[in-house]
Amino acid sequence: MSQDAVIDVINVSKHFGGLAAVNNCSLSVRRGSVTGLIGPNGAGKSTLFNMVAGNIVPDEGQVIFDGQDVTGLAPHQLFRLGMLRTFQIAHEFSNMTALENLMMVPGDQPGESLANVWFRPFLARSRETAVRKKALDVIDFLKLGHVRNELAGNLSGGQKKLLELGRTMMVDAKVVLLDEVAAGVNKTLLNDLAANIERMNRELGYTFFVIEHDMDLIARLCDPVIVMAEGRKIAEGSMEEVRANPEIVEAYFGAPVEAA
Ligand SMILES: Nc1ncnc2c1ncn2[C@@H]1O[C@H](COP(=O)(O)OP(=O)(O)OP(=O)(O)O)[C@@H](O)[C@H]1O
Repeated sequence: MSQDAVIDVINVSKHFGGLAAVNNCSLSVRRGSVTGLIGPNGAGKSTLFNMVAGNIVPDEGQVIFDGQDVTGLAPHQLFRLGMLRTFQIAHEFSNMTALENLMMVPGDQPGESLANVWFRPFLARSRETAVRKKALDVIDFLKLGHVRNELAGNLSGGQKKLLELGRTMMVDAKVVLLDEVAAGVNKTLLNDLAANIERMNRELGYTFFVIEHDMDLIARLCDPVIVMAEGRKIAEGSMEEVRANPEIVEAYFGAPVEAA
C-alpha cells in the first residue's frame, strides 16, 4: 500500500460463472493525480471500476479508500466518505434551476431534517446561506453564471455535463470517478469539459480516476495511465511510455502505435 495513494486496490478478483473478469488485480490511484484506466475490450476495466465504486462486491481482495477498508460498501456510503462517480448517467433535476441543483447535493447535514427546520430555523437558514454561497462559487468556477437561474432541463448537453462536474465540487470529493466522459459529447464541449477537469485538478487539487475509450482524452488528461488486460494490471506509466512499449501496444491496441 503506497503512502500517497487515495485508492488502493489489493489483489481483487471477480468471477462471472467460470470467467475471471478481474483476476488478482492490484493498483493504486495517487492523491492529486488524474489516473486513467485503459485496456482492450473485455479486459475487466468496468468490473474493476464497479468494484471501486461500490456497484459490485469483489469475490476476493480489498479496496482501501483514504486508508479505510471500504470493500463491499455501497455507492451512497462511499459518497459520504468522499468518493463520487459521475457521468454514467446525467441526473439533474430538470424542474430546478442550475443553482438549486447544486444546492441539492450535500445531504445528511443539520438543517435538512424537519425538526431542524421547525425548531432550529436559524441553524437551517445559516446552513442554507453557506450552501448557496458554495453553489455560487462552483457556478463561478465553471463559468455557468449566465445560466445559474435557468431550469436545468433547459440547459444544453454540455452545460448539463458541467453541472454534473459541479455536483462533485459541492461535497469536496476526495476522489472523482469519471466514467466515459467523452461518450456522446462533441469536440468543442469535450474540450471545455477537459479544461475544467484540468483546472479542478491543478487549481483545486481534485483527484480523478478515469475510465475512458477516447484515447485523445486519456492522453490529454491522464498521468499515469494504468493498462489492464485479461483481468489484471499489465503496465503503468505516462501515455508516451505506454504507447512506446511494443508489448503493451500489441496487448492493448493489437496494432502498430500509430493506429492508437
Ligand atoms: N455481469 C456480467 N456477467 C457476466 N459476464 C460479465 C459481466 N460483466 C462483465 N462480464 C465479462 O467480464 C469480462 C470483463 O468485462 P468488463 O466489462 O469489465 O471489461 P471492459 O474492459 O470494461 O470492456 P469494455 O472496454 O468492452 O467495456 C468480459 O469478458 C465480460 O463479458
